[in-house]
Amino acid sequence: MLEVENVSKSFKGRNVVEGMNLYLEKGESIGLLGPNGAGKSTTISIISSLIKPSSGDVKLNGSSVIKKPAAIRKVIGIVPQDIALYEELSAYENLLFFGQMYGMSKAGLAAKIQEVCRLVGLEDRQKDIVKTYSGGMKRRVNIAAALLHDPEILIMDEPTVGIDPQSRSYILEMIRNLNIERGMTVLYTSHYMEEVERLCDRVYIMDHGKVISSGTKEELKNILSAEETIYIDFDRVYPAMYDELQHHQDILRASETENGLKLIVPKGSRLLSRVFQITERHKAQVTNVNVSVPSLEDVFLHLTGRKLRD
Ligand SMILES: Nc1ncnc2c1ncn2[C@@H]1O[C@H](COP(=O)(O)OP(=O)(O)OP(=O)(O)O)[C@@H](O)[C@H]1O
Repeated sequence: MLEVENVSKSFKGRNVVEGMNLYLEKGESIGLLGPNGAGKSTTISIISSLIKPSSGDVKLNGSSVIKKPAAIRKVIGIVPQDIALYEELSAYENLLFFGQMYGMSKAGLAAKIQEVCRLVGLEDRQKDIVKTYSGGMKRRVNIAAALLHDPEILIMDEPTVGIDPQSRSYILEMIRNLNIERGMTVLYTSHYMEEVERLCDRVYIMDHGKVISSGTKEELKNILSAEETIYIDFDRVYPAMYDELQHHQDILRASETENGLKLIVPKGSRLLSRVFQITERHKAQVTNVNVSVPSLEDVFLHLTGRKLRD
């Protein structure tokens, strides 16, 4: 349906997106995962034909979006990173304004506004002035605006940044329903690995303007299939023991967590009993142990040597 072909973009001679390749099939939900400044917003702006790439092309059903931007604008709904609403107007009035901007007639719009307000759970508050809304509710109005013209593809730029956990959960559930129940194609960008893990079928991991890895969640995690993670918590910090474990020859990587240590070890290495021998020798009290399979966060750490939110 949508293909990004070898797209690069530079601002004042600095490459912010480099050799980007991406595809999106109808009905899929894909995630663009990367830290701040990775180039996610720039990629979305290029796909949406808001900015032109320095080189490369974007194709919608085989024809160039760069040459004919009108085609893509009809089929996408964009939820921008920044909330863009008239604070003194109600959600209903804002949506009326945006709908008319899309060229929709006032008559047809009233019913459509009811429908999108229902979808985002704002039907009860739609006549209240936006400045009385929480951050999460404002986001939901933004999402409603993007849905007004029945887009085939919903493109979202970090739509949960800066909102409370409850609204965040609501929004994620809503996007999942749009994708699974209504078959809407979704392109979702985030630097929250757990959101992408929850919502997306396939993931593109971006860093410094480049896709450093891509695939289904399972394929990405298979990069680390030879490893497993041991989370081990203690009643307090034991510096000498932490040091010993961090330098243990059979432990691949070790880092401190809030209550203890995270140890990456070769899968099936049966290191746990040896780890316990060390904790006993240091008379450390273990309060919790958890052995888990890798997450996308671990994949990012493995590929870049950094945490997503460093
Ligand atoms: N119009 C512009 N002029 C100059 N530099 C820009 C412009 N837009 C983006 N950049 C730079 O391009 C890089 C990538 O920015 P982009 O917003 O695409 O990243 P991002 O992954 O979406 O991160 P964030 O979550 O912080 O928005 C950043 O270093 C940014 O400063």
